[in-house]
Amino acid sequence: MFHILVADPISKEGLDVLQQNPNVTVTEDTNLSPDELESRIGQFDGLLVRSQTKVTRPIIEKASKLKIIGRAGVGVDNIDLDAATEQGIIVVNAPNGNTNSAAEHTMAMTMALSRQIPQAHVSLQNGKWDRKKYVGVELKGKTLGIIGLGRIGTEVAYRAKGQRMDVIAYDPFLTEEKAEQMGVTYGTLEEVLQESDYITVHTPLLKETRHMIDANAFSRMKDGVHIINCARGGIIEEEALYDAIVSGKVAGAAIDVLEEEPFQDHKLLTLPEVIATPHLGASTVEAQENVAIDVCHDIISHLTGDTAKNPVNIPSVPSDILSQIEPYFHLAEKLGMFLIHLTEDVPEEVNIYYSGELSDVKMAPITRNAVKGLLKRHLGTHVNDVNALYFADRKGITINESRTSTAKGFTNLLSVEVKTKSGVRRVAGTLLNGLGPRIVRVDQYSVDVMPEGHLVVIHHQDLPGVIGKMGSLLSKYQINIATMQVDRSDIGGNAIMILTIDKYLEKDELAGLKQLEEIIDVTAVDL
Ligand SMILES: NC(=O)C1=CN([C@@H]2O[C@H](COP(=O)(O)OP(=O)(O)OC[C@H]3O[C@@H](n4cnc5c(N)ncnc54)[C@H](O)[C@@H]3O)[C@@H](O)[C@H]2O)C=CC1
Ligand SMILES: O=C(O)C(=O)COP(=O)(O)O
Repeated sequence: MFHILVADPISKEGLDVLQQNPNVTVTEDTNLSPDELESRIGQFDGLLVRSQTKVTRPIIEKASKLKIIGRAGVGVDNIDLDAATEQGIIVVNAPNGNTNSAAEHTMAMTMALSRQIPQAHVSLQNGKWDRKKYVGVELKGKTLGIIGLGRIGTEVAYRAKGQRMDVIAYDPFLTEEKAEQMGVTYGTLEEVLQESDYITVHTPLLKETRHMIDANAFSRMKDGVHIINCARGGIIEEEALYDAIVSGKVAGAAIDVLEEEPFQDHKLLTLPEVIATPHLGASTVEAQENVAIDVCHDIISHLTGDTAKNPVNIPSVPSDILSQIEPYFHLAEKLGMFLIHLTEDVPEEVNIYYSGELSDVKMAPITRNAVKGLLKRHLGTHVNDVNALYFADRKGITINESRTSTAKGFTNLLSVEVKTKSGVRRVAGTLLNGLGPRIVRVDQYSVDVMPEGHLVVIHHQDLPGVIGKMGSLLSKYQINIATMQVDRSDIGGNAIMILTIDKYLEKDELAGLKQLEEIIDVTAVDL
C-alpha cells in the first residue's frame, strides 16, 4: 500500500485518480506547519503540493519512505530539488495544464494595469465617481517585451498580438527563425529592456533569473514602462521596483507573485500604481483540474513501476522512445551489478558502449540504470535512476557514453566498462528476441548467461579436470549447479567458468573453491 500526503488544496478530479487506485491511501492535510510536515513526512510514499508548501531539505531528510513529490503546477522552486535528487526522490510537475490560465491572467493583469480597473473599482466602492483620475492608456501599438518565451510566454505573445501590440522577446532558446514564424521580434535582453513599453517576465525562478530585473535593468528601460510579473517572485528585485515606481521610471506594476508569500503586508502594495492578485495565475477550474489529473497519473505511474511523464529531476523521455528503450533498463542495471562484483578497486571511469540497434537510441536513461547497478552494491538500495548520476559525480566517477554501429553478431549490444587504477573490466549484454537479457561477454570471453540469481565467476587455467573438481567440491557443499558456461583465451591458457547455482555461496564455501590449485580467482555474484 502506498500512502500519499496531499499538503496543498488539489482539485477533486485529481484526487479521484489517486483514490480510485486500490493500492493507494490518501491523507489530505492542507494546514500543516513546516514542523508538522517534517515530523509526519516519514510515513508517506508520496507527497503532493502546489506552490504553498515549502518542501525544504530538512523535510526531505526526514522523508525516509518518500519516493515521489508531485507538484500540481509548473514552478518547483518551492521544492529543494538537490535534496530530493540526493535522496533518490523523483519530483514530477504538471507543466502543461495551467499554461492558458497563466497567460490569460497575465493579459487580464496587463489590461487592468493599463486601465487602472482595480483602483477605479475601489474608488467606486468608496462612493466616488472619478472619471478624470482613471484615464488609461491603450495597448494597441505599444511594445510588449516578453522575457522567457516558453509555454506561457508564447501564449502571452499570441494574445498580445491579438491586442495589436508589437511583441519583442528574449529567451536563450529562442532562434531568429522561430521568432519570425511567431511574428515576434527577436531581441537580446538589452533590446527588450530598452524598447518595451510593457515588460512581462515568464522565466522560472533560477539562480540566473533571481533579480534579473534589478535597479540596473530598470535604469535601461523607457520612462513610463509598465511591469508585469505573473511568473515568480524574486525574478524582479522588489526594492528596486519600489524605487523605480516612486521615481516615476515605472508607470505601474501588476504583480501576481512576490518573493515572500502570502504578501498582504508588502510595501509595494502601498503604492497606488501597483495592482496585485494573491498568486492566482493558475487558479481556474480548468487549470486546477488539468494539473491535478496530470500529476496524480504521474504519481501512480511512478509508484507502480511505470515511467512518469513529467519528471523534473531526471530528463523526461517521450513515450514512443521510452517503449523502445525501457526493455534495456533491466539489462543495463544487471550489467552494472555484475561488473561491480568483478571490480576490486575504486571505479574511476565508466564507459558505456551502445552498439547495433542500440546505436541510435536515447542513451541517458539506459546509462542511469547501468550506473545505478554499479553503485548499488556499495552505496545501498537508495541509489536509483534519479540519483545515480548525481552519486557517480559526487564519488568522482566519470561516465562516458559512446555509440558504435557494429555489434559483433548481435542485433543489439550494450557494453559496460569500468576503469580502476589496477585495470579495466568489462561486460556486455544483449536482449535476445523473446528470451530476455543475456550476458554475452565478460572481459575477453564469450558466454551466454542469464543475469539472474546466484552466479559464480571463476577464472582458472584451462587444464583437464578443473570443471570436474569444481563440480565435486560444490556437490560436497550440497550446492546444485543450474547452468554452466565456459570459455578460454587459448588452449591451456586462461579460462572462465560462469555457474548459476541454486543458493547463496557462503564465505567459507567461496574460500574452499579458491583453494583449488588451477583456480586464479572466484567471485560470487548475486543479481
Ligand atoms: N502565477 C502563477 O500562478 C503561475 C506561474 N507560473 C510560472 O511561470 C513561469 C513560466 O512557466 P512556463 O512558461 O510553463 O515555463 P517554460 O519552461 O515553458 O518557460 C520558461 C522559459 O524561460 C526561459 N528562460 C530561462 N532562463 C531565462 C533567462 N535567463 N532569460 C530569459 N528566458 C529564460 C526558458 O528558456 C523557457 O523558454 C514559471 O516560473 C512558472 O512557475 C506558471 C504557472 C502559473
Ligand atoms: O504552476 C505554477 O508555477 C504556479 O505558480 C501555480 O501555483 P499554484 O499551484 O497556484 O500554487
